[in-house]
Amino acid sequence: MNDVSLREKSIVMIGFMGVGKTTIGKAVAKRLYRDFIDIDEEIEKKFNMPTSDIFTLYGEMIFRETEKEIIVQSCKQKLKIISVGGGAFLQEEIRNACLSDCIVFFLDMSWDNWKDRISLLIDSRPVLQGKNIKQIEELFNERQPIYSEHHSRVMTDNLVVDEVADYIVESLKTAWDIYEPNAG
Ligand SMILES: Nc1ncnc2c1ncn2[C@@H]1O[C@H](COP(=O)(O)OP(=O)(O)O)[C@@H](O)[C@H]1O
Ligand SMILES: O=C(O)C1=C[C@@H](OP(=O)(O)O)[C@@H](O)[C@H](O)C1
Ligand SMILES: [Mg+2]
Repeated sequence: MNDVSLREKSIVMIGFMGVGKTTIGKAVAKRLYRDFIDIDEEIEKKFNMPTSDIFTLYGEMIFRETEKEIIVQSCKQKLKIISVGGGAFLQEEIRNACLSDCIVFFLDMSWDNWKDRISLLIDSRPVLQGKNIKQIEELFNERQPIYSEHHSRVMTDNLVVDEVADYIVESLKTAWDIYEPNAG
């Protein structure tokens, strides 16, 4: 992928579940006229069932293996906007593929803001099910170090989806103009 220009590199959204990777990824794709790939949606298409059922019927290990295969393949494509699941960066192979082939945006959020979103997520995120709020907070804190490997970070607290997407597009355009001034 070393021959791919910065402007052509795919953009990857990372961050804890529910921060808005899918929603904001779609909004960024629309603004940049690029195709959007949601890795969870690709996994669900492959198994033809929702993520919760994949966890129940096949187990988390099979989900993680499939997640890795699809992400490594997707990262090889140019000009995509890719949203990965919140647990994807637990795997070193995924981190390496995303960081070497693509531009990685970390969508950050404070626990105080995130905890108000939990009711929107609980039914569709098997990793949250059966945990009390204290255990979810622990998971939130435990996961933060895996997101520290990124190229750019956006603090999304109190921002609506359009504001986050606009910020990401502006910062990309600035970086493209600085590093490839004559390309576009
Ligand atoms: N900036 C935001 N402000 C308010 N709600 C948001 C924001 N971003 C996402 N949401 C909502 O939070 C929920 C989770 O968003 P989603 O894009 O699925 O997150 P992720 O892909 O990171 O798990 C959705 O109901 C979405 O509408
Ligand atoms: O954090 C995780 O372990 C997971 C996050 C989910 O994606 P989102 O981050 O898009 O919710 C999905 O991949 C699966 O439920 C596991
Ligand atoms: Mg998502």
